[in-house]
Amino acid sequence: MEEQEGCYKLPAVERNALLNRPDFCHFNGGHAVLEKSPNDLALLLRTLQFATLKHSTQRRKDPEKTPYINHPIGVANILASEGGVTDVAVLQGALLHDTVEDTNTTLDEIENHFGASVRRIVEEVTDNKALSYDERKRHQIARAPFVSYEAKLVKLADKLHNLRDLLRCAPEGWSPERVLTYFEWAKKVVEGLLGTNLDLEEAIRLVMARKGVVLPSDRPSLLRDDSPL
Ligand SMILES: Nc1nc2c(ncn2[C@@H]2O[C@H](COP(=O)(O)OP(=O)(O)O)[C@@H](OP(=O)(O)OP(=O)(O)O)[C@H]2O)c(=O)[nH]1
Repeated sequence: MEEQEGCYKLPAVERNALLNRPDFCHFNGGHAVLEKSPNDLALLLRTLQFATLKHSTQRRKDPEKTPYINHPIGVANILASEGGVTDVAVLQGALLHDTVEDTNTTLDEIENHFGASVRRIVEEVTDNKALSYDERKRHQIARAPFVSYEAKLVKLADKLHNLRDLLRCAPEGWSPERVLTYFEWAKKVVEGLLGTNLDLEEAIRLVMARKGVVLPSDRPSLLRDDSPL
């Protein structure tokens, strides 16, 4: 696919195929401009509305008490804008990722509204609130390497958004030591996610470096002294 003046000029064969899919593209000066299916966009907006209603009474912990929905929107935006993610189910998973953990939403409700794939992503990124704080934090580290690729993407973007938020403005009552403890814990979770999306991982690496936390460039367990370069 050759790129020209910000849009893609498709080979004739692909252009002809797309002519039968007017929902996916329109032609502008001979160039095919690819768009998401209107169905995908409607689905994303419906998901955003669902998440907004579910989080409507919640605020973030920052001193300004910003609306909670800013976080799921931020996570989805990171995936699309920085991670190059176009899988609608992953973007839906990002928008919904805290609904079951932090609101009265059930996984069955997610499945009824948005299907089994989105349910699975949300389930994989939901902490078990029945566990103690320390158990939950340990469980996230232990589980990270074993969740699906889609859930790993959401977890990477979730951590990136929270870490950036912490640099911007710590939650009320958080000491610098607590902020650093969160960075060090997040590093252990992210180590289990490495190799999923290099752009997101590099962005996390840069944010962590601001606090002197060094994220390795590959999973430490895969780096062995005797492994060839
Ligand atoms: N940085 C930041 N975090 C805030 C803010 N408001 C709410 N949070 C949420 O607080 C959580 C981190 O705080 P902790 O004390 O470590 O954890 P806890 O809320 O789960 O008990 C994150 O939950 P989470 O999304 O479930 O993620 P995770 O930390 O469990 O991965 C984050 O989204 C804020 O203003 N800034």
